[in-house]
Amino acid sequence: MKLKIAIAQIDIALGQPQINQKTITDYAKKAADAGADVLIYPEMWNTGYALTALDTLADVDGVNSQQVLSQLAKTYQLNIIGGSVAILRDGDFYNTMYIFDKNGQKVQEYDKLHLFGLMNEGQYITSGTKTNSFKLAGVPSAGAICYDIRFPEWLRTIMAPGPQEILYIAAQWPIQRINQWQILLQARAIENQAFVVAANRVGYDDHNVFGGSSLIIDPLGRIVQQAGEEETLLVAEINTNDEQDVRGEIPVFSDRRPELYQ
Ligand SMILES: NC(=O)CCC(=O)C(=O)O
Repeated sequence: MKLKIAIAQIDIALGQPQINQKTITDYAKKAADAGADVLIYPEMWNTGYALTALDTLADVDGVNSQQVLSQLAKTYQLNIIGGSVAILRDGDFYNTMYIFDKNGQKVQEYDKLHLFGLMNEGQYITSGTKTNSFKLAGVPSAGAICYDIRFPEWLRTIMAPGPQEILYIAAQWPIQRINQWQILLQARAIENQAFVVAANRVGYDDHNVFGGSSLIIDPLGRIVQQAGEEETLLVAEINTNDEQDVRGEIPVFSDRRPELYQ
């Protein structure tokens, strides 16, 4: 299946959800104008890493973010991977990804599993407990958030059963490790024989400069499109039939020996 994928590589105003909501709205319009089928945003687009202010900033039960994403999906007829947002649920904060189809129906929600100590995430955010695979635009897919990409053993558990054809990643990845970002994403594409679509932010907060370099990678690990360090809408068409050829040649999923991997 051919799909036009768009990545909103945006700057995020620290602790200013209303400004950020306007930004994601502008990018939904741009993606629709570009004829995209799927649009993905970066991690924590509502607040940035304003972790010490989550008491006042986190979206209660994600109600507002879900309304906005659902409305954008419907208005612009886009399947949306809603990056992630900081939410408050039952007294705890989560870093949560919402996914909506182009009719505005929620397909999935996922709380980030692996919390990033170097950015103090574990002090404020509660880790999720569920996995994240789903069907979007007719394609079996999976999603992860930023630091999650360093855990191939977990990603395998969501990529193998499908096997999923696209892995979507939402991130706030600092510039000083951007070489690792690219290599890790290419490795995830090769080992899972899947497209990887990864949205990073640009700009900076009080502690980090973010490196952009959002990527669309094919199942052989080749870069289809890569953004620079500026705000941009990155767009590329992919053909999910490409996976079949790669999987036909090197059948890693049927060659696995999971009974020996514990
Ligand atoms: N927001 C994050 O999870 C950042 C992860 C990161 O920078 C890394 O090197 O891993």
